[in-house]
Amino acid sequence: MKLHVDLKENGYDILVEHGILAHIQEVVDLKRKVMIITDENVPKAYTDTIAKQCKEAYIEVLPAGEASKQLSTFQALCEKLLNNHFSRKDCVLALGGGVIGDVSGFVASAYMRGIDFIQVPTTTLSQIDSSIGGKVAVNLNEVKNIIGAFYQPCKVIIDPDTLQSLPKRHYINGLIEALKAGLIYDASLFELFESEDIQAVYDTILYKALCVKKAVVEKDEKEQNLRKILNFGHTIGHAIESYYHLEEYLHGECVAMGMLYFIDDPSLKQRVLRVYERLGIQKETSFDPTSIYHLLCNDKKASGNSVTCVHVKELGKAELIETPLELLKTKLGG
Ligand SMILES: O=C(O)C(=O)C[C@@H](O)[C@H](O)[C@H](O)COP(=O)(O)O
Repeated sequence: MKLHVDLKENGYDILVEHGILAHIQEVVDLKRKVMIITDENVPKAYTDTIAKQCKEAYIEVLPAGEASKQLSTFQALCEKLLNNHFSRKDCVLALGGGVIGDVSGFVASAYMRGIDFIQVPTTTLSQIDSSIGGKVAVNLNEVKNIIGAFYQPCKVIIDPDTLQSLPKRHYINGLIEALKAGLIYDASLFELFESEDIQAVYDTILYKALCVKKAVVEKDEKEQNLRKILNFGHTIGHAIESYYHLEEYLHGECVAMGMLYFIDDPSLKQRVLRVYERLGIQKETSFDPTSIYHLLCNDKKASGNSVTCVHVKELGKAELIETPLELLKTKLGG
């Protein structure tokens, strides 16, 4: 399957094919220096499969987890590119999940003011969501994605077979972003989670989620307005992640908790809770509302005393509502 993200000169293809890693050189130019950035949880066999198809591969294996998404990692990777004499004609290839894609993309965006960046996502989260749309970033002082750029990949290559090595918790974690896409934009995508054997219809879930992301990003690449809807659940979700020092809960799990605050129709909320039960997702945690409130003031959709919140009043439709921060405090029970 091939989709094209139409962003004029920044446009690119998303290729989805089982087993594509084995012949990736046929669809992307690897006849140059390629820095493959991956993490210790990604099977070495995937890295080797790609490396042997590159003319000159340099492999960087980062520790798994959010701790790698920081400025010191960014600097170390840029130094590796420089010390190995990477030029503007060479490229960075991200092989892994959201953390790997985000930090690698940020490196690619900055090194020599931008070199080619190839996304090869190997988790549900990165296949469904983070590898598309060009948001690249690192965290700062446990605040998520606060230093970054919009920098589109030149190609996204998705091999769903790579999910075979993904632990169940991480598999479910990424599906939350597809559930989010259904809630804000595509009722039929949400309904798959209610009625189908989710693992059996993964390829359909992936396709529909990619179509949502493509449609939204094409209309608003730099998040001036519409793209904010993709942030549904993230305002409080990111704050919960930070509250737990980016360690206790995974990103999707926090987004799942964050979405519940902004589903305005009680019967839809019940349907969402039933899906959470099916997926085995935790729907609440304990936190100090005042601390969460202070953390959510860092949201990139905040300005002055208010923040743009994404609400779902009806399945498949999102609404942006400017909300005074004080009101959110009350919502949190603080
Ligand atoms: O692509 C987008 O736009 C999104 O908001 C998608 C989110 O699911 C994703 O987690 C994103 O990285 C969050 O971005 P941020 O701007 O809130 O840091």
